[in-house]
Amino acid sequence: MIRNKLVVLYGSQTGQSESIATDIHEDGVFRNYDIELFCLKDEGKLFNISEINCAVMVCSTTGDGDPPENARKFIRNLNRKTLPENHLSQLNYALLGLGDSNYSTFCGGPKKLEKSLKKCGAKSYYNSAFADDATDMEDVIEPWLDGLWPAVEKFFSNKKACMSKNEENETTVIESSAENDTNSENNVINFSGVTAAKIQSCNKSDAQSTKQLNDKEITLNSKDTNFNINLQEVSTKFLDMRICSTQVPLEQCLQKGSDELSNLDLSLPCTFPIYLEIEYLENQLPTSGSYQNGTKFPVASGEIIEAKIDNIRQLTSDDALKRTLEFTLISDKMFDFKPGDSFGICCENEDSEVEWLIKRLALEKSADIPAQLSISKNTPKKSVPAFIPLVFTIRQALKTCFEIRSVPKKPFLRALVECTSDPAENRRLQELVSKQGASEYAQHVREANVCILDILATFVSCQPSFCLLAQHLPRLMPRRYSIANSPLGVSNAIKFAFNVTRFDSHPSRTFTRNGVCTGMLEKIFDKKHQKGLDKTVRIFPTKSTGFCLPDDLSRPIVMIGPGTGVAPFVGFLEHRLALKPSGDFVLGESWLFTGCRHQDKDFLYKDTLEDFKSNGALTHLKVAFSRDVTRPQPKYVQDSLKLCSHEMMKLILSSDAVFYICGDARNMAKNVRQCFIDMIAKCKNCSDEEANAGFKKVVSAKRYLEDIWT
Ligand SMILES: Cc1cc2nc3c(=O)[nH]c(=O)nc-3n(C[C@H](O)[C@H](O)[C@H](O)COP(=O)(O)O)c2cc1C
Repeated sequence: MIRNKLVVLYGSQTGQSESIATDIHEDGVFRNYDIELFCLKDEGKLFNISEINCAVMVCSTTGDGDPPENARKFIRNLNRKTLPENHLSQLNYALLGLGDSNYSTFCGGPKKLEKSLKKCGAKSYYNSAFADDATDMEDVIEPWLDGLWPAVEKFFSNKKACMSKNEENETTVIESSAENDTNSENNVINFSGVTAAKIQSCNKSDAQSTKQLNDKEITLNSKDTNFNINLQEVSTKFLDMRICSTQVPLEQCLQKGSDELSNLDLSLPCTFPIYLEIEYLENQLPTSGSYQNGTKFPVASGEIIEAKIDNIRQLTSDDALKRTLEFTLISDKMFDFKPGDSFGICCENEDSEVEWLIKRLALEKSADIPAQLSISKNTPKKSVPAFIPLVFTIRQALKTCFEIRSVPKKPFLRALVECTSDPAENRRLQELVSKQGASEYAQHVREANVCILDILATFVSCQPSFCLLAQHLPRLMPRRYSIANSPLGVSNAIKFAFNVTRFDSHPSRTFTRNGVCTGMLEKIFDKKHQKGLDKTVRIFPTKSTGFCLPDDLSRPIVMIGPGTGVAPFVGFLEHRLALKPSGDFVLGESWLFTGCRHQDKDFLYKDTLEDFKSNGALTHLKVAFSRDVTRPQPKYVQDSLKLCSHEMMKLILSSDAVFYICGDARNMAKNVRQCFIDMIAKCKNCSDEEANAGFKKVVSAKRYLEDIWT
């Protein structure tokens, strides 16, 4: 039976699409749609695609232009030759694709999905959009989401009209919102002249939020010594400032917008009721043991284990621009791994930030009392977020469950409007979430990378409840690192190396910051002499991406990994060395191209790599120094590659060598890819297009493998 309901489907590798799909589902619930949410992998078990009439799909890309693992079977099934033609002609879909143009095949996953859907006769009722991690995803996602609900509304109203005329199959494609014509006065959105939906600046929770406002008073001391922030100062400092000049510091703009914007009537998105309620359980103990209630991460391929920190060392000199640390973790329960695999680290927010937030939310008295969340009566929402332990304390939840450093999305800011008592602050928050203030939100919130801490430090009369935060803050996600050793060394140990991430200060941000995970690890390093190494870290194995040594170790390998991109190759070489004496085979030749700024400051694993060269695990070691006056050339790995272009071309064109690239996606991986295409064009004396086609063949043969990050 074809069901007359809306179904949200996702295919997600690392959780982004899943989270967007979950938000869409939640939004749909509050808009009173009969709506369900499923992962594409559950087709045939929890839902049947041939029974769905109207779907919203969110799908990402992984590997080299591949669909996420949990979407592959679904797509394979759509492509079965035995399927009758047009067997999904009842299906109408809206598709949001996620990808990253730093990879050679942008949005390959959702594009393959769409091709398969179309082949089966499914029709699109709203233009597909493809968001790019390399630029700013929200630039695409936000307008697409803005146009989605009117499109869904129109689909269902058309369908109703068609059904009464007995024309069930008719569908209309609605252009995404760039082409929408909005009449802000009466909040009616027109699509191609058709009145599609009334979007009202609505607030479904007036009673609740007013209560919330009255319930709370700001009890913070104006001076917070932990952070040296004078909140009152922060609130008033920028009140009279104006923007719209690049010379004006950006901080003026988070709190105070342009004159033009301050005079406009604003169209605001809907706000939804707070559906979580908290109950304190004085006599109970918080659920102990499992991190985030044991809820599995999308990237995990096994359980979380607690590993002891066995050793930490700094790989860079003290005067290097970046600090690189290497950790060695051990555990009796260490998971199986191969060289080239990565693993996840469960993060914790910084104590001082959690403490600040508790004070700012006026929760000092309740932060350590065991508590339980439940769903308010009369809301359509069904469950509390699964990653919050059943019995928890607010301090524990803020430390381990929520991403308190994430950029607040507009629905979050919209909800904060309702608990901001100062009229000027309230108006400014409204501006930032309004349609008219979209560019100011982009500039002063998203691009400035502000988080809830900055918002609460700037808008001092904003007093949200913990439940509001719990509803809007995303789950604290793990960070992934490449393993830098072989299991054939010490099998219960893993090593990894990372740069401590430091964010440049920004006038919109009150809080200076390091990366959540690297900051957490650096703190452990800094305290290691005081406390010894009694610390543990929660880790888990992640799904393999195929970035591993060939089974046949006689195949030549070329490894390209500047900076911390060298880490998995240390594992590769350790593995080759361990296998060398026992094998009745000859190790294939191996090349390593790495690089750093200065040979005596940040040449990572210098001695280890030179040892690999002398003991035969590594045949050629090529190092580029980008800022070393004593070694001016080659500067970058691609310069080293060009110097070896003859050998590289022999390996890529007339051998079965495997090429591995690890490290920065934005510049390095792109440049290295281009360098190979240029070298092929030169060597074969062919056009760029032909060289590109030749290069793509190497990629499809899985002989050019990337493990890159932005
Ligand atoms: C290992 C890996 C490989 C990726 N490969 C591609 C790719 O080939 N093409 C692309 O457009 N994006 C690629 N991406 C980017 C992801 O699609 C993008 O980050 C997306 O937001 C992830 O969404 P998800 O968390 O739902 O999987 C890749 C990301 C990772 C981590």
